[in-house]
Amino acid sequence: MLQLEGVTKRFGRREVLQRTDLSLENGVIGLLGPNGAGKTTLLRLLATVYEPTAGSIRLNGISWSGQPEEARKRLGYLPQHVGLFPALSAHEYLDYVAILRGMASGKERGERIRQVLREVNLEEQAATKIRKFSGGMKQRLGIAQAIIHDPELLLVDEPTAGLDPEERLRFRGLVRRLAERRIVLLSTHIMEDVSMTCDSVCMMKQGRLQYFGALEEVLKLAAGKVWTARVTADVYRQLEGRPDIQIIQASDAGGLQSLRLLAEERPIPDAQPAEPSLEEGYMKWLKGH
Ligand SMILES: Nc1ncnc2c1ncn2[C@@H]1O[C@H](COP(=O)(O)OP(=O)(O)OP(=O)(O)O)[C@@H](O)[C@H]1O
Repeated sequence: MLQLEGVTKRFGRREVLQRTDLSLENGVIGLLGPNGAGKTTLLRLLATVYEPTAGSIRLNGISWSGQPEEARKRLGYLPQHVGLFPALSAHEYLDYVAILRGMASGKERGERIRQVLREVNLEEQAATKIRKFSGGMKQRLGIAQAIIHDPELLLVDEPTAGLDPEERLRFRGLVRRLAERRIVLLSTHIMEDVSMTCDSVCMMKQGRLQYFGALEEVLKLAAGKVWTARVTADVYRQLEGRPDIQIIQASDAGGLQSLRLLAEERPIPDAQPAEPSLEEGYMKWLKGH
């Protein structure tokens, strides 16, 4: 179990992460929040890149501040921009990472690299130079370097940005498999990543972790507040101007606008209630706090 108690990060006078308490168990946990909310800061604290200004981080009895070397053995990190070496092959790069990780035996490294490449589905590209890799292949190699030492905690920062739909699906499958026996914390802006892979979510805003719960609970935040309606262009304009309404989707439907919107009360008499999506639960939370 990963436990954060009172974790705070300040840069100068600015509190970028306010007192955070959190306990996480194995599974994929989504980390959501608008730009600048503090998600990367939280991941960097967990990755021991930053030291907390106050508070403690522990994973299965290991203290991040007391035993940073032990902590690093237990965590893997795929940052937003990972520095891969284009001139190396996937195998050569992972061999280099494994040596840095302290794996002295060449035989042991070779076996582990083959295993990890199989896990991320790059077995056949072992000898291919990284410069020839697609964006999705690079991200999977990024995961391979993060799990080479079989960590208990995997931190992943916006991994699917820029991937095509097929690679995105493949990446999600990989993350789910990896979470069967470890904690995976996945920061993303892509709601579909969350709904397809996560068991629970942490939602952050302005340096505060304001929400932690199961996906179903996020949906409930918008229950009874999602509406659909078909309206004329005039009514659409009026609705757009109303502060109590948030238009989630609008599409042209035979001269009318087909709308999906968030509102506490039925916004117009013809509006029909609809089942909320995860994105709508998130939008409701974002507006309401
Ligand atoms: N080293 C630093 N020194 C000063 N301020 C920083 C530093 N790192 C981050 N910040 C500030 O902390 C806030 C949170 O940044 P952070 O990168 O953690 O947000 P984020 O939620 O990951 O955003 P995004 O979704 O855009 O990646 C931002 O306002 C940022 O400007």
